[in-house]
Amino acid sequence: MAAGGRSVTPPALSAEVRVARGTFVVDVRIELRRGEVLALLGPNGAGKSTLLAVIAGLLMPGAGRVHAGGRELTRVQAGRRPAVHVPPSARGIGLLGQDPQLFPHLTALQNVAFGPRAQRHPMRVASADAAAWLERVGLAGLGERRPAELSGGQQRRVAIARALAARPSVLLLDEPFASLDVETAPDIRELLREQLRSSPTTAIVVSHDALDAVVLADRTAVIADGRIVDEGPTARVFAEPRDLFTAAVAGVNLVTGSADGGAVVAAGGIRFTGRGGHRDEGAMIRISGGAPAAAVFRPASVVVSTRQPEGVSSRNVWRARVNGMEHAAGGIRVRTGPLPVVADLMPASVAELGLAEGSEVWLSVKASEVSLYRR
Ligand SMILES: Nc1ncnc2c1ncn2[C@@H]1O[C@H](COP(=O)(O)OP(=O)(O)OP(=O)(O)O)[C@@H](O)[C@H]1O
Repeated sequence: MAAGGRSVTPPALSAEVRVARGTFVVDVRIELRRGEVLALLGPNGAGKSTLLAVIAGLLMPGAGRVHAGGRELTRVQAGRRPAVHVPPSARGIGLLGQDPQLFPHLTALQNVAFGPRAQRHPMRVASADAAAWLERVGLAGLGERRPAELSGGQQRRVAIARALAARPSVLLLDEPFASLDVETAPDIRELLREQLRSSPTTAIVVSHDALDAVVLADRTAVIADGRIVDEGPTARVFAEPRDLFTAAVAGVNLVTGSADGGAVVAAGGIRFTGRGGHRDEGAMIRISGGAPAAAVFRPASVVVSTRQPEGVSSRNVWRARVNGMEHAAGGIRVRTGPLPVVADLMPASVAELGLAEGSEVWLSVKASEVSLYRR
């Protein structure tokens, strides 16, 4: 009972996990409400799959506990034998791993019908259900093929259909769109969104892609080096990224520093003025005394010049060096340092400025295009 006498709904899924893999340690705690979708983003090797493996019961943590649907599934104290360990097949948790892991001897239809059959639906009903799922994932007519007769992307779609057809109360999806081509991925992403929205399924979607989080998830957690470094409503996480990885996947520049008189002072004494963040548009951050703060702005807002810009008091201006260039949507992304900032330019501008790796440049960004916030 909560204070005030109202009962508190327990989370549909909670996990508190500490697990070492060699010298790497994952130490995280997560909670999801019933029907909630959490995006778990993070760079390669951050510990995302490890966390899913513990929740699914495939990996025993060194210490921790996992609860789902009111049941205790894992409980182990450091240095002790596990007190509780429900085997993966009895957890009611669906895991769609990076490898589709279809049953090789079963047809696509039989693979998808496996979940409904295991739930004792009659063969006829399970097959009709499986055929409908295969149609939804764009594989109508391929139900009789075995996995070896399907492409990697088609196998992935069968695996998605199989995961959804089993209607698990908790679904763990490890990079579900990774091996799908760019034409198929949006359709399958949309299908997954509809299914997750219209069902009480609680889900974790592991991804490197901001689009997956934005389309699918109410909440986003960012994991780096085995720890959750940011967590919150998906819109907030991308509007106010707290670490460089999140900023990069959100497609924005993040400059961290300390607050000073309504501005953010970054390394090298570079001063950023801007708007006070999305919650109080227009207001400067009224923090001083060196509190940690950050400035966020889009790569397309950064103006690159070879001479010092003049008459730009409303702009933040600093000197930089071009560290590299790469393709970006509709143009060229110029990476600069020592303050890590990227600028998106049209190819003609890059040519006109004569930019190359090592070029010394001036960067500027209008204060009205910079958001400042506390960290
Ligand atoms: N079986 C293993 N034995 C030892 N170390 C492992 C094992 N599996 C994973 N690791 C290490 O644990 C760390 C976390 O791996 P994990 O697969 O959880 O990361 P991830 O965030 O899912 O990465 P990716 O995005 O590349 O899939 C990595 O440093 C990895 O090298």
